[in-house]
Amino acid sequence: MDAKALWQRYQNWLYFHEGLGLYLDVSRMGFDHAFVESLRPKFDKAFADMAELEKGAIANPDEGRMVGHYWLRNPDLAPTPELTQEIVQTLEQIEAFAEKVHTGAIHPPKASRFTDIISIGIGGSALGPEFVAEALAPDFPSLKIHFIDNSDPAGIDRTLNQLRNSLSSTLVLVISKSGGTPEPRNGMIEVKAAYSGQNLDFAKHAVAITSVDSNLDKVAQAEGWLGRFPMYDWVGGRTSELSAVGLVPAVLQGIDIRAMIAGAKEMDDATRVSNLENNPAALLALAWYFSGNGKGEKDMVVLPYKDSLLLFSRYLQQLVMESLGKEKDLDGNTVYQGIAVYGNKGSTDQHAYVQQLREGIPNFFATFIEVLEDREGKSLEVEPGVTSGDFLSGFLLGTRQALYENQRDSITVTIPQVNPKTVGALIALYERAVGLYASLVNVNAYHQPGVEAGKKAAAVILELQSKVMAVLQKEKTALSLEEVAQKAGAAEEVEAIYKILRHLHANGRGVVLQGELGKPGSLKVSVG
Ligand SMILES: O=P(O)(O)OC[C@H]1O[C@](O)(CO)[C@@H](O)[C@@H]1O
Repeated sequence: MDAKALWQRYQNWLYFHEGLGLYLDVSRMGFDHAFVESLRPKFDKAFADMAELEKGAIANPDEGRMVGHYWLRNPDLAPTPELTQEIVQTLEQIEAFAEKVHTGAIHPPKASRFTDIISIGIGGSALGPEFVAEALAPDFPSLKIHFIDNSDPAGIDRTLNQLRNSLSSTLVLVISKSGGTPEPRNGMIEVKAAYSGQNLDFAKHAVAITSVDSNLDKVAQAEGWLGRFPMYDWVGGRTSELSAVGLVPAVLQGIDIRAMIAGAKEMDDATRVSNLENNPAALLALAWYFSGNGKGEKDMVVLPYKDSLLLFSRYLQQLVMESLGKEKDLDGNTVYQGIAVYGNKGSTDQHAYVQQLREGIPNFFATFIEVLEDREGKSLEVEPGVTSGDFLSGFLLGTRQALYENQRDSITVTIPQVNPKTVGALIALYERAVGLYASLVNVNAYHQPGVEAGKKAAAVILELQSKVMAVLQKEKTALSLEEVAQKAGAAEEVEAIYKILRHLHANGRGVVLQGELGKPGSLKVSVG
C-alpha cells in the first residue's frame, strides 16, 4: 500500500475516545473490507451475548455463575438491588478502612502507623494488584507494598527478610477468592510464623479478601482479623482488579481508586456500543481474529513504551490465556483455542527479541502501548532539540514501521498519561475484548478447567509423598525405588517417587540416597 493510501487507512480506522484521550489504531493489521463484512454476523451475536451477560445471564455455564465485573464500575447495572447495594457498601467500607489506616485510627499493636503491606495471593489475586502498584503507586506511597505470589520458600524468605525490621508496622493482605488455593494458604502460614517469631499478634495485622464463608474467611473470623472484605462468585479472579482484590491494596498505597473505577466505567460505556467500528474492544477482537485466523495462530506481543506499564503484559497473559485457552468450545467440540501473550517493554525489548520479530518467524502480531506524556514537567535535551522521550517515541514509531515493512502486523493503543483513569480504562478495554473474542470463537471465557486439572495432579503428588514416607518410616533396610513404589501401591509411579525423594533428600528431610546419583536405578533409599 502506498504512503497516501496507508495514511487514509490510518484515518479511516482510527478510534478515538474523547473523555479518556485514548486512541486505538488497527490500520496496521492487514484485514480488508470483505474480511470485516464476513465477521459482522459473529459480532452481532457477540454483542447480543454481552448484553445478556451484563443483564445477569449465566454466562459461565460450567460453573453456573453470572459474570458481573462490569457491575463493579456501574452498580446500577447489577441485576438486583441487593447486589447494587452490596457493591456500593463494599466500596465505602474499603475507603473507610483505608482512611483509618492512613490516619492511624487503625494501627498495629506495637506501632503508631502501618508503613508496609505484604500482599499474599496468586493469579488473579496478585497480577492485577502487582500491575497497578507498578503503574500507579506514588514514589513514596502511604504504605509500601510487597508481594508474596508463590509457594517458593526462598521467595517468601526474601520478602520477610527485607521486612524483618518493620514487621511490627506491616499490614498483611491475604487475597484468595476461593480461600482454599494452596499457594496463598502456604504464604499465610509462613508469614504468620514470622509474626509469632517476633511476638507479634498476626490477627491484629491481617486482612482477608475472600468469598464469604470460604476457609480463609472462617480463619479470619475465628481469629478476629483486623478486616474482612468480600469477593463475589460472579467476579472471576482474572477480572477482579476493580473488586476488593485490587481496590484494597491500591487505596492503601494512596492510589485514586474512584478514578480507576471511573476510567473503567467510561471504557465499559464505550465498549457496550454494538457497532464494530465505534467499539474499541470490538476492534481489538476483530484484529486478533484476523491475525490468528480465529484460531490463535499468532501470538500477541505486548510492548508498552513506558516503564510503569511493565507488568501489563503479565497481567494480560492471565486475562487472555486463562480466558481463551480452551480445549472445548461451548458446544463441546474440541477446538484447542487460545492466544499466547508475552511482552515486556519498549524500547528495552528492542535489544532483546525485536530482532526475531522483525526478521524471524512471523508468528505474532505486536501491540504497542504508547503514552503521549513523557514525564511530569520539562525534559532536558540529550541532543540539540531532542529529549529522552523523543528517543522513546522514535523507537516506537521506528519499530512499528520496520515491522510493517516486513509484513508484521501491529496494533497501537495510545493513552495521554499513565494515571488511575487510563489504567482503569485499559483494564476494562481488554476485559471486554476478551469477552467479545470468546463469543466470536464460541468458548467460555470465564472458567479454567485446565488449571483445576493441574491443581488436582499436584495434590496427587503430595498424597504420594505421604504414602512413600510412611513406607520408608516402617522399613528397617534401604529399598530400591521400585520396591518403594510397590510397597506404596504405586508401581507405575517410580519416576514421580524418585523425584519426590530427590527433593526431600536435597532439603535435609531425612531421606538418605545411596548409590550413583546420576543413575536413579542404582539408588537405595532409607530414612535416617
Ligand atoms: O483467588 P484464588 O481463589 O486463590 O485463585 C487464584 C487464581 O487461581 C486460579 O483459579 C487458577 O489459576 C485463577 O483463576 C485465580 O485467579
